Formats: sequence, structure tokens, C-alpha cells
Amino acid sequence: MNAQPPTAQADGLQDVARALEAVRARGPLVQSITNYVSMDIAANAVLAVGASPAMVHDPSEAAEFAGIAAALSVNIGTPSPRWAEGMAMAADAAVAAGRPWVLDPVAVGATALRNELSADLLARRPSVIRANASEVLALAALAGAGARGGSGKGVDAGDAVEDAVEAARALAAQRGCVVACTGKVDVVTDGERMVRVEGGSPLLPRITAVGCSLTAVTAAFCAVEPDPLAAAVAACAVFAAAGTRAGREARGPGSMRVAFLDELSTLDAAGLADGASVHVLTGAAA
Ligand SMILES: Nc1ncnc2c1ncn2[C@@H]1O[C@H](COP(=O)(O)OP(=O)(O)OP(=O)(O)O)[C@@H](O)[C@H]1O
Ligand SMILES: Cc1ncsc1CCO
Ligand SMILES: [Mg+2]
Repeated sequence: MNAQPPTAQADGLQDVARALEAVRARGPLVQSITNYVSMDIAANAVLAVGASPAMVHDPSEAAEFAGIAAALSVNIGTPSPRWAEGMAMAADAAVAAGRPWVLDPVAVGATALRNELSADLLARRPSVIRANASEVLALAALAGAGARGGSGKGVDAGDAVEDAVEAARALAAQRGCVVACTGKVDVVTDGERMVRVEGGSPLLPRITAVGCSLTAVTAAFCAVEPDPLAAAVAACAVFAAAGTRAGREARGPGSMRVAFLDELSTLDAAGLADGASVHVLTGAAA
């Protein structure tokens, strides 16, 4: 392990600002297979950062669409056997086309269907896994990456990110992917490098599907940034900054949801520096 002191925050945030500019300049087409709860906010978050969302899940078209999308996001939040078929076909088509895809294993650990589906999708080589701490612990245990399992309450986390950092690192190393473990702080790792992103607001987990939206936005960043660790850090930092800034004005979850989408759409380098910080814990960021 290549231990280094935390780098200057500004360096990491400059990379984030460049990645955000690239998303806005290129407007990548992002396919999302996501749960019924999240469809609206996830599509709006992808639009707000400057990409084009398309919610395409049915097995009759999911693989065909993955061939034209720049990146794919797969969220298992409201699963069924038919949706699972579409997820597997789309993931395989994305990999065959050399496109990145991001997995969100919602409430893995809660039911046999979610465990089987998550294990199946994990074998299809996601570029990034974006999950809360309880989901990271559960998925790592399922994958035999040495964790104790999670204490989630359905789709909500019951564990702190700090307690899932080693599971995230082990899972990423075992699978050769990036794990973005989110919560009060976010930790992003590829098994060697580890980056912590700070910011956000306690109002964020009081709005449903903000994590699902972050998963879809992570796919948008993966479409323009070839390093999936840098892409996941950028998505987390953009959410952290927009969350911090929206949280200052919001009166509760309702106005927060609106303010958060507005902040996402207007965020610039100054807003990033105002609302988020990026700390490289181990390994080179670039
Ligand atoms: N207490 C908090 N303070 C600041 N930011 C937070 C807090 N909790 C979550 N966040 C932020 O909210 C976003 C969603 O992360 P979270 O871990 O809550 O996802 P999740 O549990 O998968 O959510 P969902 O399943 O409802 O979509 C991330 O950007 C994360 O940093
Ligand atoms: C509330 C809820 N139930 C299934 S998915 C979802 C969205 C947050 O994960
Ligand atoms: Mg979630």
C-alpha cells in the first residue's frame, strides 16, 4: 500500500470540475435500469449534470439499447425475475461493447432474490459498485471478501461508512472494480487507492432515491472519464457540493429535493470548492 498524506483539496476538486465540464460538453447517453421509486429523481439528476438519461429495462430491448448508450446504470431496488433478465442482458451487452456499467445493490442482504441477483450481477464485471455502508458489508460477505454482513434497515443503511471501509477495499480488490461507499462521508476505492469525499447534508438521506440518483450520475461520469475511480469520486463530490449548498436554504426534504436539483444544474468550480472536499487517503489520485 502506497501511504501518502492527504493531498491539497484543490487538486482533487480541479479534476472533479474538469470531469463535470466534460459531462456537460459531451452530454453522454446514460441507460438506467432502476427502481420505480427512483425513476423520476434519477433521470432529473442525470439531466441536471448535463447528460441524457434513458430508463430502458425490458429484456426485449435492454441489451440492444446498451449497445448505443455511453454507459449503463443497474439498480436492483424493486426487482422481479423479468427485470433481472433485462439487467443481466444489458450488463453483458455493455461489457461486450466496451462500455462502463455501475451496480447499485439496493438492500442486498435483505432477501434471497436480492442476494442471488447481486451475486449474478457482480459476476458480470461492473466498473463501479455504488452502495451505502450496509450494502457494501452485505455484498462483501456474499462475495467472500471477508466482511461480517450488514445491518441495513431495508433500503436504508444501518452501518457507518467507517465500519465498511475495509469491506469496500477487499471487495474492490477481489473483483477488480471500484467501490463507492456512501453516507455521511463517502469513501471510494479500487482496492489500492482510497479517496474520501466530504460534504452533503443530513437532509439528503431524508429524500428517497438520492443514492439511486448518484448511481446513475456515476454512470454519466464513467462515460467521459476513463478512470472509474476518478469518475466515482467526481460524482460523489458533485453530490456533496450540491447537497451542502442546497441544505443551507432548504426548509425540509421537499424544498431540499428541488434545491438539490437546482444546485446540481448550476454547480461550477467555485461551488465545488464551497461545498465539497476530496482527500486522497492512499495511492495516487491520477
Ligand atoms: N448524513 C449525511 N450527511 C451528508 N450527506 C449524506 C448523509 N447521508 C447520505 N449522504 C449523501 O447522500 C447521497 C446518497 O447516499 P446514501 O448512502 O444515503 O445512499 P442510499 O442509502 O443508497 O440511498 P437511496 O437508497 O435512498 O437512494 C450521497 O451523496 C451521500 O454522500
Ligand atoms: C424506498 C425504496 N424501496 C425500494 S427501492 C427504494 C428507493 C431507495 O433505495
Ligand atoms: Mg440505495
